[in-house]
Amino acid sequence: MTRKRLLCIAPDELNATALLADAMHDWEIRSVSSLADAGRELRDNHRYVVGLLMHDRELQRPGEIDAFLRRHSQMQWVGAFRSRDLDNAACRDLVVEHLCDYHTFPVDPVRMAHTLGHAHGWAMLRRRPQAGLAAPDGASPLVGNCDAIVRLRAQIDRVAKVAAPVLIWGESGSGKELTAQAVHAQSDRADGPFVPINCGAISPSLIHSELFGYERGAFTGATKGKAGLIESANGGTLFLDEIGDLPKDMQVNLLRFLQEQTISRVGSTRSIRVDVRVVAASHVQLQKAVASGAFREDLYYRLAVLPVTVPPLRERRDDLPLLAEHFFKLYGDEKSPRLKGFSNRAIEAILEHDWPGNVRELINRVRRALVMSDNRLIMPEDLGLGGGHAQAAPAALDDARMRTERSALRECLDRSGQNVSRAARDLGVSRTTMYRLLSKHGMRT
Ligand SMILES: Nc1ncnc2c1ncn2[C@@H]1O[C@H](COP(=O)(O)OP(=O)(O)OP(=O)(O)O)[C@@H](O)[C@H]1O
Repeated sequence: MTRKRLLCIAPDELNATALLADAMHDWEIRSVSSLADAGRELRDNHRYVVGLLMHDRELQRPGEIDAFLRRHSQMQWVGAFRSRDLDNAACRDLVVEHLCDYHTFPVDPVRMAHTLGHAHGWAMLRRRPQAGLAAPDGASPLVGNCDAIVRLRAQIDRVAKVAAPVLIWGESGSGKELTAQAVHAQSDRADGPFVPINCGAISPSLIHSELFGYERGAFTGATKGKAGLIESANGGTLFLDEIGDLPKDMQVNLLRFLQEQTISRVGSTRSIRVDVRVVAASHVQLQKAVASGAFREDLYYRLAVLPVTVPPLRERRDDLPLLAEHFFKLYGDEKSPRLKGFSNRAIEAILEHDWPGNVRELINRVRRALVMSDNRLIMPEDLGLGGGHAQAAPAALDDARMRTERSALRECLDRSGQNVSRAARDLGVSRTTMYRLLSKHGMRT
């Protein structure tokens, strides 16, 4: 059986290895006396999952320990302190933020062995891949393994190989732009530019010159000519998001461009040949816009040569835990090092929620939980999914929570004379969490 490994950071005179050896036969203990040595040991040896920090206040400054533990937050850390060290707020912050447990001197080796064994069990549980959480396909930016995503990836593979226009349909936040990027990245234009345009975000008076460019003197203020977005996508892919919002007169121009592959800048009659592949996207069913006369039928058929549908997140429920973990890691810099993952209740709440805002909503909720959570595991409330109300009106609940949080922060800071430590104590959060909350709300003291 492989022995468990413990990295112990303790002053030499404590002789930590001798202290613990009798009670920890099944462990290999490596003791170092400085954070620098510990850092080197962890860099050279990735098999440690548990660390023991025997704090000597004279030895290191809390700020350095904080930075060190932050860098190694994937491990489980246990501490041993003198009781009087814990009178110090900075030391208490270290315990709350980084440690899964602590003892006070004199250390009882048997109890410490038990604590470290428990920490090791936790660490191994976290390392074990969760059922159904296979790694995402490395070639695709789309995380997910459910049937709907596998089908979408297969569609992307097929359409990427040809040059015809693609029309992507999907609800808001479901991953249409990511799908367009994947089509571009897998096409033979991957080395060319990918130019995204949100047709609904450009004012109708500017859209013509933005798309097609203009010549010097074309209008007041045009002191020099400028290439438009279509020209700047030459050799690559033009992604026309929210194509349904394109004004009617621009639809004619776009159709002409798709037919002739040439453009004329505003203020010029000269035709410029442009080699661009068009990928368009819409969150509304364009056929309905065609039926109502808001969208040209001929343009629709030009764009929809290769239709691709991105399924809403509620139809990819099996991927929810994987996606949540993915964003937890992706935005991990924003979290407290103490935060290790999702509680079972949080995963249940994620699976039950309907995700009207799709993947973008999931990202927002996970990021918010990274900042909000004061526990070792994210709870449903941290995600704003605490109960039925959250499902009925997520945005309203979010707003209310933000407002309440802000006013509680303001009130406590005022009451404490802008003293962050005191305000944190009043609110029952650590100072680190307090600073995170202040930064989240853009508040300074
Ligand atoms: N399967 C996925 N794996 C990883 N990230 C994803 C996935 N789907 C979407 N995302 C991420 O979710 C966010 C929203 O995706 P995207 O912008 O592609 O959606 P959209 O459908 O184009 O949204 P909108 O309709 O609002 O323009 C982005 O940050 C994107 O990277």
